[in-house]
Amino acid sequence: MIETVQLKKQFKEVQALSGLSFQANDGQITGLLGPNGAGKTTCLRIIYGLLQADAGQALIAGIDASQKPLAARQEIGIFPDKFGLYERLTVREQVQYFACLQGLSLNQAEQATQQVIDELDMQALADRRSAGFSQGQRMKVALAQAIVHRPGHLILDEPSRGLDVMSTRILRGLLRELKQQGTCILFSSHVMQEVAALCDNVVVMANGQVAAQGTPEQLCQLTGEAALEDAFVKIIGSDEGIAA
Ligand SMILES: Nc1ncnc2c1ncn2[C@@H]1O[C@H](COP(=O)(O)OP(=O)(O)OP(=O)(O)O)[C@@H](O)[C@H]1O
Repeated sequence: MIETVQLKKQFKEVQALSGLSFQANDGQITGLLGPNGAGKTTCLRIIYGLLQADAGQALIAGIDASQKPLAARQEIGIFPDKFGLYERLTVREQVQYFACLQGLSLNQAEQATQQVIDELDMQALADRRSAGFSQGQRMKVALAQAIVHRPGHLILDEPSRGLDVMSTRILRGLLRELKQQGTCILFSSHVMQEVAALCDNVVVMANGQVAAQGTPEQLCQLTGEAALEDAFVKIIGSDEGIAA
């Protein structure tokens, strides 16, 4: 489980987070939905230990990310928004390298890499260098390196930004599979369709705070709207910075 408790973060005069509290449960996909500048990336960066909060806590499986950043990070897989691959390495070498960085022995890393290659159906790519890979192929490598150490938690920042339809479909399929396996998945988005299609739990953010949290059905009930899109607009007070 990922939990934030009263997170606060200020950048000079900008209050990016002003007491953000929410939970993302295991075996569920939780979407952080909010307009541009709502504080989504700031929140995710605090969870994976890249930023220090001014106040409050980010807990990953109960581990405080600011107190034990290495232990917390071992529990997390990060799917970056840009797939920075080492193009001179083969897929196998790249994924294995990340497994070793996460503390697996060479032997364990080799086994875990083969397992994830099989799971993501990447056998034909495994011993090729990634230079020239298509977007979907690059996405799979990035996902393989994020999950090779079998983290219980997967964090994605705007995961389908820049992906074509095919890659988006593959990614969504994989996220649903990981969810079935019990992974806690947290992603940020300002795209309503994506959140509506994938999420069990939606945290609607505005101005660095939670404006509402619940299943898509609960958010509709809460606002008395039939369509999720209308519910979001009602909660946030405007549709500025949110994409349909
Ligand atoms: N390093 C920084 N220095 C100064 N201001 C920052 C910094 N990082 C974020 N901010 C500000 O904090 C606020 C929240 O930014 P954040 O990137 O977390 O929002 P977001 O919800 O991820 O937005 P988007 O959907 O546009 O990516 C914004 O006003 C942003 O300009």
